[in-house]
Amino acid sequence: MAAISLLNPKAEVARAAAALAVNISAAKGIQDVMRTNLGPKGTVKMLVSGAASDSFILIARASTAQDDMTGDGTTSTVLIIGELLKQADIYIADGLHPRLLAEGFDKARAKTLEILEKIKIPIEVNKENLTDIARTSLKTKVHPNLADVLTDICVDAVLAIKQENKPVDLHMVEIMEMQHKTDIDTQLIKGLVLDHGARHPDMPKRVTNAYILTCNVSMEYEKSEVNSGFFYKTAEEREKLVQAEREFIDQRVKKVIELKRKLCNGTNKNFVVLNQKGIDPMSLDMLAKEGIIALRRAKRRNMERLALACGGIALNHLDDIQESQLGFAGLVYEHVLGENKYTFVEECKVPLSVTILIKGPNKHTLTQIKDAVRDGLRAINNAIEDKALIPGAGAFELTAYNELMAFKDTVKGKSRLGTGAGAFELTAYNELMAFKDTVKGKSRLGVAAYAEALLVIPKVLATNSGFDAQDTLVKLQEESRLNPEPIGLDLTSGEAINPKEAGIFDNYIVKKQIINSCSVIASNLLLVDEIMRAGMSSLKG
Ligand SMILES: Nc1ncnc2c1ncn2[C@@H]1O[C@H](COP(=O)(O)OP(=O)(O)OP(=O)(O)O)[C@@H](O)[C@H]1O
Ligand SMILES: [Mg+2]
Repeated sequence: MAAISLLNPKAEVARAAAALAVNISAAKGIQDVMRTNLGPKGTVKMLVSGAASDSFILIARASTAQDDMTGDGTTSTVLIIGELLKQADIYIADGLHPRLLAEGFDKARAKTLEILEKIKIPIEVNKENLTDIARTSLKTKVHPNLADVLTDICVDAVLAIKQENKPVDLHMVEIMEMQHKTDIDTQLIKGLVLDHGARHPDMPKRVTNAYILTCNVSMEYEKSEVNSGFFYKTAEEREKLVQAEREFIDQRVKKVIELKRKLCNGTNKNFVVLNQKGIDPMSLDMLAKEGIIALRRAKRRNMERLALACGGIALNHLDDIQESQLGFAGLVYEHVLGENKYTFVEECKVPLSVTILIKGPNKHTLTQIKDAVRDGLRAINNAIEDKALIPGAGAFELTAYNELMAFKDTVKGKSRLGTGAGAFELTAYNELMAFKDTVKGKSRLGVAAYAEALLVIPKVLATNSGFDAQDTLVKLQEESRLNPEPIGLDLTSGEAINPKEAGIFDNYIVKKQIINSCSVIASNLLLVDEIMRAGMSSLKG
């Protein structure tokens, strides 16, 4: 009698084998949905939970956690969990207890992490290494020639903001969308793009060699004091007060103009004011007459980024302002798109804050590129933090299977089958592959198919690229036996390649997270021996 039914006789209970069957079929189902998503030739899918089964949610959550923690590897997570449960299904049908399988999974996990440490390639943080990892990640998200454009943009962006011995703050890479032209017009601005423009028709639209004054000082007429009656008795008094207010504001603007004249007049230098507070029409007029570009109501976040991009400091008052407090930009210009005005602040000397301006013909493209750019930036940052890369194209998975297979024979007792579930079939695989050649006719593929389920990553990469998984895997296995270096799959030719030479890499932290989460989730699903879903409450009156 299930414990729950003591509490709620109407609860539905699926026991033991039925519970396991529910979990395994859910894992298979989600794997089938996601398998065509893998690799540069994969499609794009979105996981929504909806009224899904608990195991589906558990797997989807593992995939989401993967994305939150590393920004990559979500599809591989789903595929490997599905594969682990598929293999488990076969052994449990033969009477093996799930507990032993789970123990084997855990041993395989620990061993695979050791293999990961061994296979990782330490790297210098330089443009070439970061380009490889960014390209590999981006090519799985967008079409190849856009991936190449985005790769350079992402690498240059991170290298621009990276400061010696400080972690990279990806927030200093602003991503702005502009629904305009085509996706390959996306560009990196080594500076800022503000989504508004100068508010006076006579202000210049484009200046070079510009001093940048960023401030948070009101240059507009504060009406509040004047309208409150207790300050003045007669119209003359009111007039005097208005004058005084105006004078006060004018003084502020004059300080800016004096500094501009001192620094720029007689030179090829210009002056730009970016104010977080307001600038009233009379102040704008005074600034326009001096050929100053002035923007008002700039976003607070942009004030910080302007200081990082152009140098200088954001000022809260204009008393004795001087050159050392100003930033500098080689080029400032206004760009009008439809009814939107943008101000570009470019050619900054040491831009510690940059902007990736995403262009595209429609909202969907813009969103897709934005997601891809975020993934690319994360992949680059992971590589910088890991100071290492993992050979990609399924090479890690192939190497792990070969090493796990050898490791399996050292594991005592039946739990080794569990070890094998990650790679036991590889022993079977190789033995069966040898055996297969002695079996004639179509049945030999049936034998190989049983074994090939092991190598889900290279296998799905092959199928997504239109190659026959069996033939491909046989080739890869042969190569990996003959070659000391990890061997991966060339998705164009279907042949074996050395991913290191091909520049196809994965992030170390991504693979590490996949190894840990897949074995835990698969074991949890295996060890579920009761699924209880509360029925209608019998307690209802
Ligand atoms: N050019 C390539 N040739 C061969 N394999 C590749 C290539 N580019 C990427 N891969 C492989 O594809 C796999 C990653 O594919 P993909 O990025 O679609 O899935 P994921 O990272 O698991 O999930 P997601 O990126 O959707 O979070 C990695 O194993 C990687 O080595
Ligand atoms: Mg990926």
